[in-house]
Amino acid sequence: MATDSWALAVDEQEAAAESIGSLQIKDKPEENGTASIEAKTTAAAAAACTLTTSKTEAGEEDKLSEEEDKDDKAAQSLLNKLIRSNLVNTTNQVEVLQRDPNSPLYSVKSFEELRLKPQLLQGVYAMGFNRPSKIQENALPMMLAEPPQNLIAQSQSGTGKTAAFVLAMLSHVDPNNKFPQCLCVSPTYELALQTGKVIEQMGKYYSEVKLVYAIRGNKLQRGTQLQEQIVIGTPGTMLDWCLKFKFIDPKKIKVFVLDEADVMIATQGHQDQSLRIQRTLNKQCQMLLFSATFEESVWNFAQRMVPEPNIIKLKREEETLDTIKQYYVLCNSKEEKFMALCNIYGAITIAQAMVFCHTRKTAGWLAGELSREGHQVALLSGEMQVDQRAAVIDRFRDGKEKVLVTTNVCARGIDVEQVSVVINFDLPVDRDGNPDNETYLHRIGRTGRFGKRGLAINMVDSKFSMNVLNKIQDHFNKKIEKLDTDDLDEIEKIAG
Ligand SMILES: Nc1ncnc2c1ncn2[C@@H]1O[C@H](COP(=O)(O)OP(=O)(O)OP(=O)(O)O)[C@@H](O)[C@H]1O
Repeated sequence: MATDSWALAVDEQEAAAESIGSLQIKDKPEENGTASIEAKTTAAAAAACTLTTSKTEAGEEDKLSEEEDKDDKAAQSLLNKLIRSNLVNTTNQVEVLQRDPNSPLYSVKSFEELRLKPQLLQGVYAMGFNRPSKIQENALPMMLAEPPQNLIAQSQSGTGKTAAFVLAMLSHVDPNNKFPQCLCVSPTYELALQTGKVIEQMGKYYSEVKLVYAIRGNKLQRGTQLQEQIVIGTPGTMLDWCLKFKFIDPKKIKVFVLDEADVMIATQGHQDQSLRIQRTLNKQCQMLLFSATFEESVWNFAQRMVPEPNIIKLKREEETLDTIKQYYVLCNSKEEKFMALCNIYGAITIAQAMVFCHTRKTAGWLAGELSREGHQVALLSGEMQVDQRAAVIDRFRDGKEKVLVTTNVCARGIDVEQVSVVINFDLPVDRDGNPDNETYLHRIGRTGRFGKRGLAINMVDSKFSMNVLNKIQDHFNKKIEKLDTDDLDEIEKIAG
């Protein structure tokens, strides 16, 4: 087995600033961190500070592809079942403000109708996708139109935004041109890797297209002229690669994607860096901006980033998914909250759960208590280095731990399908103690991914936190029901 590796010397400052997500790079040997989309894979050799990618031998590849075929079929049949049993949410209402509402491009009902390249269609179906989600159905025709159209798009967590813009990028690149043509900026190191993985999966049958990660730790030699068509990374490194090192010629970029705009502006410096990258691009470059939430500050940023946009926006009451049932539990102390959590675990079968705490101290305490109760617990918090965090998320994704206890650092972006319950052990508040609605939405959005059902349970332990809960409820105009965790029958009912 041939193995190349490159060390990720990410400093702690970056670790604190750049949170979240998954680290599962599946690709072939890398030169300077370059990943080829076609290749089969091995992942991050997690616990150590090294990201290792390796190529499998031919025999192993056959075995892998047989296994993948089996997985693909299983995924497709599961999805069909879900659609038949109406568990897949196909009824999200989106408010579409198009510049050309009469455009025939608008009504697309299947991936075929999007006229995707055959290689991409193959990739989409291999991922087990049968039909486009609402955001994909609405956004893709605009993104694939000629001449290119700009887009600002909002859709609920876990509804397929990433897949939408990945398809747009893969559709626009010309594989014969060996230079960067698409830039995708993600707010965090882990999210960049997670999106990169989607590009690799979707582009599996489009092997001429290559991808490179502009993330800290991926050091290129001065004078390098990148040959990869897609560059994905975090704003600081991307800006350096465009302006300081000139690895990328910004004038040749055809598509610029800014993902998770709300998370982006929450990190100091990222807003400015993104704008600086945007200014280096040609006027004709297509600008695409995605976010799950659009507070005023996000809108202002979006409008500065994206000129003459098409806009897909949700109404406020549509921001929370109906498939995620929301409850609150009254307690008097953190010990009581812990007992309530144990009661919930005693009453319902939980595939995997994420528990959010306000401080590292509470998270550490809770993880210890849960382990003592015999739960397989992982702890994730901001002081860990990015590679350690990625390793923890990887293990959780693989089901090695069933409960992930975390602080806000992990609230956004992580895509783990099996998470069926999210617990707000502490409700999200900002520095001034005001309800943090955006974080609430991102947290509960870790369950109920792509039409699955999910439970969000909020622990309320004071008048103050009751007030926070009421304000969150009013903000989204969605009732959060009371749950008595001493009544096992009642808990069982909510899971039914
Ligand atoms: N058309 C589709 N059919 C089936 N599954 C899909 C489809 N599109 C996306 N998915 C799956 O749904 C899950 C959520 O998708 P994705 O991560 O793209 O959502 P998102 O809107 O970007 O979420 P977030 O706002 O949390 O980042 C992923 O596991 C993805 O593979």
